[in-house]
Amino acid sequence: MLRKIANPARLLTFQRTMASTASTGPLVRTELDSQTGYATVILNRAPVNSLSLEFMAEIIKTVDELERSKIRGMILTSPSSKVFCAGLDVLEMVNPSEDRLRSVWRNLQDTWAKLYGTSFPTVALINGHAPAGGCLLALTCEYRIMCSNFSIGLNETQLGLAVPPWLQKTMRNTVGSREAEIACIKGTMFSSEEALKIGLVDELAADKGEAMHKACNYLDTFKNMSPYARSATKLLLRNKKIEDMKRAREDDIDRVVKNVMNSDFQAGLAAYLQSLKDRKK
Ligand SMILES: CCCCCCCC/C=C\C=C\CC(=O)SCCNC(=O)CCNC(=O)[C@H](O)C(C)(C)COP(=O)(O)OP(=O)(O)OC[C@H]1O[C@@H](n2cnc3c(N)ncnc32)[C@H](O)[C@@H]1OP(=O)(O)O
Repeated sequence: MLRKIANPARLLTFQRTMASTASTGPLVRTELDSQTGYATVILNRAPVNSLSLEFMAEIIKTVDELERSKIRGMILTSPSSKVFCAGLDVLEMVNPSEDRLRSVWRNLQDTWAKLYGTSFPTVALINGHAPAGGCLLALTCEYRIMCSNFSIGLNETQLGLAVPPWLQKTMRNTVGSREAEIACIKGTMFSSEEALKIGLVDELAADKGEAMHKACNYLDTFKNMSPYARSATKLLLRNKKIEDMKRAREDDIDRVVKNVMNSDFQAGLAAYLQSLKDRKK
């Protein structure tokens, strides 16, 4: 459940409707507490918040809007009780047109860059599983609080995909070189407790209420600090990685196109999709 806000009149909800969504309501909901200046960004693409082209465009637009609104902090979460984000929408990879695949990948790069380079502090409230692109979203945030009994990790290699350099670097920056190297190569999915142990997440919480409380505590640590000094320091730490990604982005997209258009990859993907369905039987 989302944190209760003392005065509902303070709750401003930005809502946008998007075409081609299976979710009810907008793909991304933002609730702004005008007392604290903290925005809760709720990823809302049922059933598992998989990242389609349009969903990522909406996340990017939301962050742009929050930058303009001069918020004091952002908490990124999901309304689901089981899934934070299931990663890229695997259907985007099934025999895609090359143009769409390029756009999907470009939007994933931009989603990462936009969230990674926010001027305001960010917390991922990981209240469910976070494989692959779900882990990527969490890694863009400054601080991660994860509810118990879920899994998180960059499992791309398990799916036949290479982890791109900019994402490897983000993982390295978070858990250190050795852990990142092994985790990326093996495609390890970590339990919440294991993730805490290697520093992939910063704190655990028993439930979403406790996680929200901890997220606000993290954001409160900046309450009396100059937003300018804070964000300038963050961007000095992070901008080079964003610029590096942008410089190499066309090569990155070419590599993904080659990877995904390959017939062996497509055969593996078909088997993977079947295995997702079989798990339910
Ligand atoms: C564009 C090209 C890129 C490639 C370049 C490589 C670069 C690498 C960098 C980043 C790459 C990211 C790649 C990815 O993110 S790939 C996606 C990886 N994600 C997964 O493998 C997650 C698969 N899903 C699950 O493990 C589970 O669904 C889980 C998230 C644990 C939730 O389990 P549960 O609550 O039991 O829900 P269901 O499994 O029943 O799922 C409900 C329905 O949702 C469908 N589903 C699940 N995941 C996805 C997904 N990622 N995309 C699309 N659809 C998904 C699932 O099939 C169910 O559908 P249905 O009800 O119709 O059967």
